[in-house]
Amino acid sequence: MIVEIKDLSVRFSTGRAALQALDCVSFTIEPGARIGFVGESGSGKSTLANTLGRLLPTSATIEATTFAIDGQAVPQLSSRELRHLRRDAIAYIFQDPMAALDPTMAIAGQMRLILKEDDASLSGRLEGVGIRNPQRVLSSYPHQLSGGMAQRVTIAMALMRRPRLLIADEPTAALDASLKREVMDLLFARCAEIGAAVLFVSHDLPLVRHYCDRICVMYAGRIVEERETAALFANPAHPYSRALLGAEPGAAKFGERLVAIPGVPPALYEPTNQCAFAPRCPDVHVTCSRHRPEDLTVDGGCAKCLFANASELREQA
Ligand SMILES: Nc1ncnc2c1ncn2[C@@H]1O[C@H](COP(=O)(O)OP(=O)(O)OP(=O)(O)O)[C@@H](O)[C@H]1O
Repeated sequence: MIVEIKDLSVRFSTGRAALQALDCVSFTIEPGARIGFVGESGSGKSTLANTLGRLLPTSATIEATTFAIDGQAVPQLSSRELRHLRRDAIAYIFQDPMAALDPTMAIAGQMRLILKEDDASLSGRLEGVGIRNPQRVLSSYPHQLSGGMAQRVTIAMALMRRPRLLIADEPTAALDASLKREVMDLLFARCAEIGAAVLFVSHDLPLVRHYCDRICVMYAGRIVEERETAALFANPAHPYSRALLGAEPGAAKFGERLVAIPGVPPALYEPTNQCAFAPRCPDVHVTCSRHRPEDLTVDGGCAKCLFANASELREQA
């Protein structure tokens, strides 16, 4: 197992009160697996991605029953062990490649900070991510590269040490639509070659559907549904997943209005003993405000809805 997470909670202390960004999140990632995390803004996707590498600010408190990456208990790692984990086992790609690159250093110098290699080897790595003029790119500074080119460079750099897990947080959000597919194809193909698992965070449901084997739908800091991709799209079990799939721009037909999910997600300051989606749920039942739903098994995964399994149950309740 590359990632083993059980009951992971993250709270940020803010001026007002503690904000519960993650609330008892559990999941695992097998070697080479491709898992997508989707959900509205503020649902906790980036917090989760950053927690895995302990990249959170000091205002964050992490609690977990199990939090292991590559067999190592992450909360217990010393700074030195954590550096090794970040250097050897996991790698990140973020939305803005320019922010990930050092503006004061040419690309070759930045790549050599990761692995000391000669120009020919570095050129080969850039060619491996579809860069046709690697020599020019090696001698360039980040501001001299286009966004697409810079993201290819960060992919090449992220994979240099053959990580076992790549965490890609909205890696193509800053790119033109025409480049998105190309960069995503490349990212997943290169990860498959080296056997790296991918944790892919995105707002783009068609992209997640295309590339991931499993999908976790997040709402208010919880994974409300985790399913095999085909099962989720064929028959979403949680009303929030259904709403999200319905609100997806790609799902709308020409001339149809987009479906927005009515209401807003809850503020995450108060612990709640009800289903957090209840105030917005089109299928809400009185029981939903009395119970905090836990996972129910559904075809190809699980969902946190009291009525995930059987609509008849809801009618009887
Ligand atoms: N450093 C921080 N201090 C306080 N609150 C934070 C901090 N980082 C994130 N949060 C809060 O935690 C919650 C989850 O945020 P997060 O960025 O993880 O969501 P997200 O699903 O990744 O959203 P988006 O899709 O917009 O990136 C939000 O309420 C956010 O305001």
